[in-house]
Amino acid sequence: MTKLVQFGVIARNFSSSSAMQAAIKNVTVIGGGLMGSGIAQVSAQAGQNVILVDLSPEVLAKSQKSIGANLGRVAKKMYKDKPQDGEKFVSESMARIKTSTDPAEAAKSADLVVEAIVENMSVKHKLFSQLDGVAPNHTIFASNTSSLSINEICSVVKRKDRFGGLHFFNPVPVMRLLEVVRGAETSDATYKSMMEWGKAVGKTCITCKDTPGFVVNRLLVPYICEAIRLYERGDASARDIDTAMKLGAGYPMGPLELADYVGLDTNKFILDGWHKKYPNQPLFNPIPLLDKLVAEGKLGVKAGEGFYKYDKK
Ligand SMILES: CCCCCCCCCCCCCC(=O)CC(=O)SCCNC(=O)CCNC(=O)[C@H](O)C(C)(C)COP(=O)(O)OP(=O)(O)OC[C@H]1O[C@@H](n2cnc3c(N)ncnc32)[C@H](O)[C@@H]1OP(=O)(O)O
Ligand SMILES: NC(=O)C1=CN([C@@H]2O[C@H](COP(=O)(O)OP(=O)(O)OC[C@H]3O[C@@H](n4cnc5c(N)ncnc54)[C@H](O)[C@@H]3O)[C@@H](O)[C@H]2O)C=CC1
Repeated sequence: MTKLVQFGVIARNFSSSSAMQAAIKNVTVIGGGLMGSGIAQVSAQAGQNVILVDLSPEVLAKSQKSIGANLGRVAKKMYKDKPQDGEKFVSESMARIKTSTDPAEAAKSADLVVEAIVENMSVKHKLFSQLDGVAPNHTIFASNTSSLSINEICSVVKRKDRFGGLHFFNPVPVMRLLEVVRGAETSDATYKSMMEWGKAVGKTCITCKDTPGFVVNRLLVPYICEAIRLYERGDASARDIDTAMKLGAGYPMGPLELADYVGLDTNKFILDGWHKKYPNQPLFNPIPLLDKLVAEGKLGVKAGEGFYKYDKK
């Protein structure tokens, strides 16, 4: 069942693409990590011209490798009986992705910039104020932030009407949802373009106001926090907590597996930010065990260890 659904999602990512008809054809994705590489992949699969940007050439090399492998997984299912067509699909999609270590240069040819860099307001501000000065007038800016306010992120740019949130889910090629977030000044035209683009890259779009965590993370963060606290208190083992939520609630991953998958550093950025903003909300109080794991560099799957141990890729 799961497999069929996932195959369907991937097929839709490609076949419904119609990116050729969409107004947005040139996308610059800034941040080549977990999320940026997935956003670049689904955009290229849908026929968009993509520039993937990261400050680190090593990250870009790693991203290209993982995008190639993930496109291969997609092609294997889509072109099960036509391996040559599958190879063509992979090579044509890969050819649409250029890489760069210069965000300003890469923004100059963009219809849409999707930012997926570290979850830190001042770093995002620095990036967007730089880009606002160089990107063409028509370029729409979007942030993939998990937890920060879109209004606050866009406070540094002049084009507030051409700014919004495009919140993807991890792993991007598989997860079907895109949260499209309207800031206080997002224009109707920008909102419409973002919705159309989301559909063109194969996602089901929902709309949310600029509220903390939008829909999914407003529900997911307290859930994961409570799971960590349960484990920290010694009420149940990590494995049993995860098994309970998979078998008892039907979730594909348990909460601690999911926290490792998302990255414990990202989790901590979110929790610390919300605690600072809402100091009287006990759900967002710091979790000593999370702070300890992050301080030890145990950031989850990407670091080889978090709540669990993993083979390093
Ligand atoms: C810790 C502190 C707490 C404080 C605060 C906590 C905050 C936390 C909130 C979140 C923070 C930020 C996150 C965010 O903003 C929003 C999110 O993204 S939340 C995460 C949402 N994602 C999920 O919930 C994932 C749930 N898991 C799954 O759906 C599956 O487990 C998964 C698809 C990941 C893997 O499936 P599984 O069957 O286990 O493994 P397989 O490897 O066999 O994959 C299945 C299937 O899918 C294909 N596939 C997998 N990955 C990719 C890929 N990247 N590209 C292409 N294809 C992929 C794979 O090939 C398999 O296909 P088959 O045909 O079945 O072989
Ligand atoms: N990890 C997850 O499951 C999800 C994360 N997000 C959000 O997406 C964003 C990115 O998260 P991840 O991909 O997980 O992080 P990541 O740590 O995997 O990747 C971030 C990348 O941005 C690069 N970077 C940092 N500053 C930069 C700059 N100024 N210019 C260019 N590149 C820069 C870093 O080198 C790094 O490779 C965050 O805002 C996060 O909250 C959203 C949905 C899910």
